This record gives sequence, structure tokens and C-alpha cells, in this order.
Amino acid sequence: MGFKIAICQMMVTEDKEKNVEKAESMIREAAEKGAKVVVLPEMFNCPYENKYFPLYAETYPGKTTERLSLLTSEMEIYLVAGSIPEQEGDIIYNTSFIFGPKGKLIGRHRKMHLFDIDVEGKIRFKESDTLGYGEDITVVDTDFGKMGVAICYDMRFPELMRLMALEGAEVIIVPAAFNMTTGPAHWDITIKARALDNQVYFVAASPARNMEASYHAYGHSSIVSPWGDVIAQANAQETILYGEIDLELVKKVRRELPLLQHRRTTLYDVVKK
Ligand SMILES: O=C(O)CCC(=O)C(=O)O
Repeated sequence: MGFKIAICQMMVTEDKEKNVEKAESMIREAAEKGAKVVVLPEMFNCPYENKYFPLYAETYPGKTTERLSLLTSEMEIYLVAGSIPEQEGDIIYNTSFIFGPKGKLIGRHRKMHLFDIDVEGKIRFKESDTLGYGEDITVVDTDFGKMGVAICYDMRFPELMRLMALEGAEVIIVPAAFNMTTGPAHWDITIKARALDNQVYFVAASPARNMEASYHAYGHSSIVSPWGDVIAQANAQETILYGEIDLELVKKVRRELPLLQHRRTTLYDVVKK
């Protein structure tokens, strides 16, 4: 079994309404071209900057999620709706809402690992100044099997990705927004490593690079196979990236090179608490 997946590598601006409209038009186009699963990037309705998160935050259900849920049911697709700042009580989360083909919410991932880094002379970012920590691992059930969803910095944690694979994920989808320092250095290799570690399709969605924003996203949205082949990769511009996901290939690679079975779990293990 297989399906077409699409990543909407959209340009995110300071205009929230325009961002949501852009997301809607790209989702519509991707669905019309046959994509059954459509993915948006991290913080697709809000510039990636701490000062904006509280200003753009919405509770669930809210305007952005309502609109996307309606569109998802109209187009009869699965939508991994990138992420948006989600307000619950006093806390704002970096949250990915996942909708099924009837527009129903089938999953919600709140970013578990917050991006607090200080690379001297290059980039300093402290998400935990404004955002709260998600506590749950997210694996959703779809007509195309189980899919794991995580957000950006989460993909650097092999234990989380492994737990998703152990929960049955054959595809891992990560809305993300790497930058011009860590992107060129780590983006491709991390995506390939996580695809190979777990023998999954790894789908990483970035926004397009906006040189007018304070944070310059790396772009390069990518779809990598369980064998480590790059099925599709964007450059930095706005585009819709398509790829065919062949779930038989996941089974074949896992049968031929049974990594997950060869783990020495009597000696070590990765466990969910
Ligand atoms: O891990 C990285 O280098 C980038 C992470 C990031 O930008 C994020 O988590 O939003």
C-alpha cells in the first residue's frame, strides 16, 4: 500500500490571516494533485520569534484549527497542520494539530524538547522563555498505518523517534524550521539518520526562507525513505514538495535488515515512562 504525501513549504509572514490563507491554498492544490497526507511547517501562522508567540496564540478549538479542520474534511485528506502557538490556561505550547479526512482531530503533538541554544556568534534562541513543554509522544492511526509526529528540535532525540517506531510508526512526520547555522550543518544528516535508525519514511517540513524575518529558515523540506534515499527535497523557496510513500518498502527493509529485532534488549532498552 502506498500514498502520495505533500509538504507545503510556505512563506510565513507577519500577517496571520495571509499565512492561514496561504496554507489553505497550498493544501487545496496538494489535495487536487492527489496528495492524501499534507504537511505544513512549524509555526506556519506566526513568525518564528518568541515575541510573537503570545500575540498569535490561539486556544483549541480556535480560528486557525477550525478553518483547517473544515478544509481537511472538504478535501478528504489527512493534515499534519504544522504547528501554531496554542494557549491553554497560562501556558503556550508549540503544537501540531493532526486532522483526519472527516475533519476530526486525530492527534495533537505539543513540542516536547524546547529549542534553547546558544551557538556563539551565530544563533541564540530560548523557546522556554515563552513556551511550555509537551509531555506526550504522538503516534496517530490512519488508513495508511501508524505515523509519528514530532516538532523540529524533537527530531534530534533518537530515543523519542525510536519509541515512535516501537509503537508501530512506519512514517515519521516533523514540522520544523531549522536555521542558517544548524540547517546546513545538521538538517540532512539528522533526517537520514533518523530514517535509517528506525527504518521509516522521514518527512520534514520547513517554511520557505523569508529574508525579511528575523529568523531565516533553512528550507530544504525533505522526504527520505527507510533505505536512506532522498525521495524529494526542496530548496529555500516557496513550493509544494511531493513524494510517494511505499509502505511495502518499510516492510521489505525491516525484513532484509532486521535492525529493530536485533536490539539487545536484555542489555539495554529505551522505555517510555
Ligand atoms: O535543532 C535545530 O537545530 C533547530 C531547531 C529549531 O529551530 C526548532 O526546534 O524550532
